[in-house]
Amino acid sequence: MNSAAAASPRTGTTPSVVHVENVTKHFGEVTAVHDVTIDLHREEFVSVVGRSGCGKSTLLSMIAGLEEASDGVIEINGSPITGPGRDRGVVFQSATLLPWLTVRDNVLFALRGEPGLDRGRAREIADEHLHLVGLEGFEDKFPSQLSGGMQQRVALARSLSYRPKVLLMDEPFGALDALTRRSMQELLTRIWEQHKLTVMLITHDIEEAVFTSDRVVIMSSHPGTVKREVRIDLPRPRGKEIIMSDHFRELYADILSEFQ
Ligand SMILES: Nc1ncnc2c1ncn2[C@@H]1O[C@H](COP(=O)(O)OP(=O)(O)OP(=O)(O)O)[C@@H](O)[C@H]1O
Repeated sequence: MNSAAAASPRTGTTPSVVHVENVTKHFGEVTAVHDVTIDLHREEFVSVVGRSGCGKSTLLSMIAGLEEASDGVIEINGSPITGPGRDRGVVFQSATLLPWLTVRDNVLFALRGEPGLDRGRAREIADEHLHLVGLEGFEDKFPSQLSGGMQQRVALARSLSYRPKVLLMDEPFGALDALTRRSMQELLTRIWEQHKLTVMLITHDIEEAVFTSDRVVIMSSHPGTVKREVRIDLPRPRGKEIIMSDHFRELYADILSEFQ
């Protein structure tokens, strides 16, 4: 069956964009991911939490097409994932910017080779996305002139600039201080609310997962597998005050209890 065409069994509303079914990944003797089944539905924000080493990054890398599954099915819009593609944007913990290029040129570098895109239009798109992430006025700076949070904003703009269907993020704010991290979470949810992307966010931070997500997938270790999924039925748009609400704290405690 073409999973992209099927209505979600979980939500009954939006179809799956990414379908992961019974996926296992071995690295030699190590089973990093065991028999994982997950769907990312259209315009859904899903976080994956779990202890270090439970296979979160491996799962994301397989969806990104950077690692091949040992067993199982991974599809995007019903087609098997065979490698990286522009239908998926990936943001890692480190911004991985090219230090010899300006902020704008880092985004333009990602847009090179886009069919039918001339230099002028590419520059407009780069600047639109830099403004979207709050970097208006920083287009001509070099990465070394930016803070860590600003570098992650460039990485986000770069990934969004070619309009991927799915944004895959692996601990994107993990190296940032608490306040910068909070403002990046707010920025990300605002962009998601406006642009209705499909997002998978890997995080160690349960509060970040509850704040940003529609659904939190909890993985357990040895071997890495899905333990439970928790639907986050908090209203949107979400401002920072929601963190103090009783329901937020209940959801947080519920997820935390899976780690005790
Ligand atoms: N390229 C690799 N070669 C060998 N083993 C690997 C490789 N990548 C991951 N592993 C192993 O697979 C398991 C899962 O690793 P993975 O990085 O996916 O976990 P994780 O949940 O993302 O961890 P963390 O939260 O610390 O980033 C670990 O035991 C890890 O050592």
